[in-house]
Amino acid sequence: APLDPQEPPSAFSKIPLIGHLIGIISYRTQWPIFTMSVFSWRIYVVTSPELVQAIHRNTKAFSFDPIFINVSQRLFKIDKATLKLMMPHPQGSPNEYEYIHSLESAMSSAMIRGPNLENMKHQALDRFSSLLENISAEEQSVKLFSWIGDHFADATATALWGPDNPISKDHSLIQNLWDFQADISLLSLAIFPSIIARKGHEGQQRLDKAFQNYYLGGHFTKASSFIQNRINSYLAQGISIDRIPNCEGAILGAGTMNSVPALFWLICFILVDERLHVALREELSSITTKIGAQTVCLNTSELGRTCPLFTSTFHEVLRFTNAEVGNRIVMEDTLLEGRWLLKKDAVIQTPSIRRHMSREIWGPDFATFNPRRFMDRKSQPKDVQKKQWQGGFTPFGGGRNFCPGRHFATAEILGVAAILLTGFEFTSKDGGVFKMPGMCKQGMAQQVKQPSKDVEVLIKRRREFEGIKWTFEVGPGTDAEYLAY
Ligand code: HEM
Repeated sequence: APLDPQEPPSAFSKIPLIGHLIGIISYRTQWPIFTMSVFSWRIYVVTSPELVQAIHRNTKAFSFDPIFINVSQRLFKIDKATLKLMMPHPQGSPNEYEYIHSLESAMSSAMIRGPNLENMKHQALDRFSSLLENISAEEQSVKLFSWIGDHFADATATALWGPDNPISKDHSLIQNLWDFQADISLLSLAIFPSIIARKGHEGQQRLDKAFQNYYLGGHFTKASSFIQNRINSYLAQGISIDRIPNCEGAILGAGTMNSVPALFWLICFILVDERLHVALREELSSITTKIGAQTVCLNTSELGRTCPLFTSTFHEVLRFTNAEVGNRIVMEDTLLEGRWLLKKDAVIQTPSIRRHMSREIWGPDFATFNPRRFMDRKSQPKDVQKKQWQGGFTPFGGGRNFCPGRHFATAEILGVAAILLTGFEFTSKDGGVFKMPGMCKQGMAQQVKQPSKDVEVLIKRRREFEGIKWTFEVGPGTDAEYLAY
């Protein structure tokens, strides 16, 4: 159908465009929002921070729920009774999408700042540091991305599902997780998954089986509140333990697929910049205390205050490497900000790259990696601060679907990076200076870009940390590290 004059102006394209391509096209227009017609579909691409905020605010008119249902149906084996619960209740009922919204609030309430979050932080850091026990002062070679990823997956599974989680018991499941993630776009087509995405399909099946055994065996008594709340949400809706939908692999995926590359890039951006590396070691030494001969305590409780450069470097890494696309469906014809008509059933995309890499928002050095950028934020004029924080920087999305794991991800990534930078040395395998690995454009299902290939490094424990046990203080965290202004 032709565009209504009130709809956002049209931008080319007859072919399906995904992920980074939409981001790139959005650079070619000065419009705050434009329309792309792809076959008979409409996609509205939003470029302005103000309109992104308006989209996030109006959770009734612009919803992720239909996408959630569609993807879940394709990706997971969900029994008929559960599917019925998941489907929207008749219009006009108090909560059309009760199943989804109950799960969402179960997750986000367990992840707000407080004792539950601190407990998860503790579990993750204790586990990650215990996995480093075999790294001695003798150099050994590792592939950095997969090395970080494997340890991180185990630590994250421990924090979420507790010490009896299936991943810590069987590390071969970690490769299954990576295979599943790599094939997730193909798998969500739901066409002969065992043929078109054999590895991913097998990976998903092994993960499903392992988590099924975990639930049936009742191993969740020491799981986090995040998992306990999810279980309670299922039970409250009449889904018994033996019928919990087989999407736990996807939850572990959500907990690792962005955090692992974010941690990897944080380490890389620090290793390539010797002065930054030295400055951060200095900063981190202020939160590192030796207790007796055998223990080192890392106080990660207020990193935004105690380690502002470290925190700022992490946020700049997110600005630089995050390419979240943000999808919503228009639920009813809606006039956005009294100006733009958005038609029912169209898709809305809010590519973060357009705003994270914007001259108007970040100034002339927008394309330079500046680890101090987020430290200097408060010295910026008020209107610049407003632009940057109100819709200009959205690595964790926003609105109803604002990433529930954002506090945990921040705490876990900063905590693990603090251990690695304080206690270990990383050098290039060939003995030269550490070179920045290439970055992939963007995966469909990921929000943080992956490296184009892994990098081999030599790792060794620093002499003064030989035979040391790490302990952690994990307080509530500060607004500065959690980007809560
Ligand atoms: C650096 C790490 C992470 C980044 C950049 C990230 C980013 C995001 C983004 C952009 C969204 C979509 C928001 C939207 O549509 O508006 C999202 C959703 C989600 N994230 Fe994260 N995330 C990270 C880590 C985590 C962790 C550690 C967990 C869990 C342990 C997690 C669990 C989830 C879940 C369950 C959703 C779906 C929420 C919903 O549909 O309501 N994420 N994340």
